[in-house]
Amino acid sequence: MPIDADKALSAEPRSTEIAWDPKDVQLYHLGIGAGTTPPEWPAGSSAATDPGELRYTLESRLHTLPSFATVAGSGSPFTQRNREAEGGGATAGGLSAPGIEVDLAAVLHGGQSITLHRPIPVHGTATQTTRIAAVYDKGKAAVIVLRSEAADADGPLWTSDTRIFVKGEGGFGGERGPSHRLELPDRAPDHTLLRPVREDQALLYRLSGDRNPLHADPEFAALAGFDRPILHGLCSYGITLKALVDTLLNGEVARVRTYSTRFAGVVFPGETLRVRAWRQRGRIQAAVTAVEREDAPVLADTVVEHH
Ligand SMILES: CCCCCCC[C@@H](O)CC(=O)SCCNC(=O)CCNC(=O)[C@H](O)C(C)(C)COP(=O)(O)OP(=O)(O)OC[C@H]1O[C@@H](n2cnc3c(N)ncnc32)[C@H](O)[C@@H]1OP(=O)(O)O
Repeated sequence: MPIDADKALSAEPRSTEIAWDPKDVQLYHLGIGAGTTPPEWPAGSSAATDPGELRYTLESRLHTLPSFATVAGSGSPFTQRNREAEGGGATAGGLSAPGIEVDLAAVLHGGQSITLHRPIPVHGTATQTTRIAAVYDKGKAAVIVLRSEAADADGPLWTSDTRIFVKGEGGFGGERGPSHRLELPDRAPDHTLLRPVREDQALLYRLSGDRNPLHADPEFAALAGFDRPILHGLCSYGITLKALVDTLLNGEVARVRTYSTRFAGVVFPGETLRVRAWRQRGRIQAAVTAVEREDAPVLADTVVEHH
């Protein structure tokens, strides 16, 4: 069904009550590789017992990596139809919202940004309000921008923008939207970090909420045009933020003000991410590539602004 941008943009925002506890935070951290010893650490050191790393895994010392905001709630205006449960097979899932009815196999995560208004507590309840903020017509594809705002009794917690790239759904006559690309600094990176992605990373990550079969079911992945399931974009997003916070911000999660990226290429579980990072005044710019595929782009236009 063609996208009706006017209808989508004028739809009422949807509010949901969300809640999380330390177990959700720990599971999310494990889903993005916490507890795994990074290759650049000195021989003999172990992430399973390192005091800094235990802040991601042990409830008595727990802090929350800000990218947890992307899994803390499910306040999307989309209803994810699960036709598998209705006996329709993995072929027929979709995303529906007023003015939007798209096939799940055509959906890729295009980009993500979050703004933290204050640190995310390890235990919380909040109201998350989500609306469709923009719908762009890229000719061969549509880009849908979801804006979510979460607040608790003490005020705003975070604002996030999710950009969804829908293959084959362009041509509905909408605005083309922005096409900004961020150049990399013209100098060697200040840090280069390798982050191996476990073979079962997507299977673990999906337990934090995104059960899209694209990341787990080989038959569905084939329908979407992939040889095998691909990693969640938000898993690469979390792995990268953790690497940057641990290495450049002394593990201090509360220093992150904003974090944004564009998903420039897929990752297959079992591959290694190469994270290159440049320190700038009050910000870090990064680029992420897949080592085993000649450094094919994974994350582009990636910036962390920090205190
Ligand atoms: C309910 C909540 C729903 C949440 C949805 C998410 C659910 C998740 O489970 C799904 C996932 O995690 S999928 C995995 C993560 N994402 C990916 O792996 C995508 C990787 N990127 C690609 O494959 C290509 O860059 C690709 C395919 C994205 C684009 O490549 P091309 O087709 O070659 O595009 P190109 O010709 O370069 O550009 C065409 C126009 O599109 C714009 N554009 C490109 N990449 C974009 C991106 N990532 N996000 C937004 N816009 C993008 C370009 O700017 C261009 O437009 P213009 O000509 O106006 O500049």
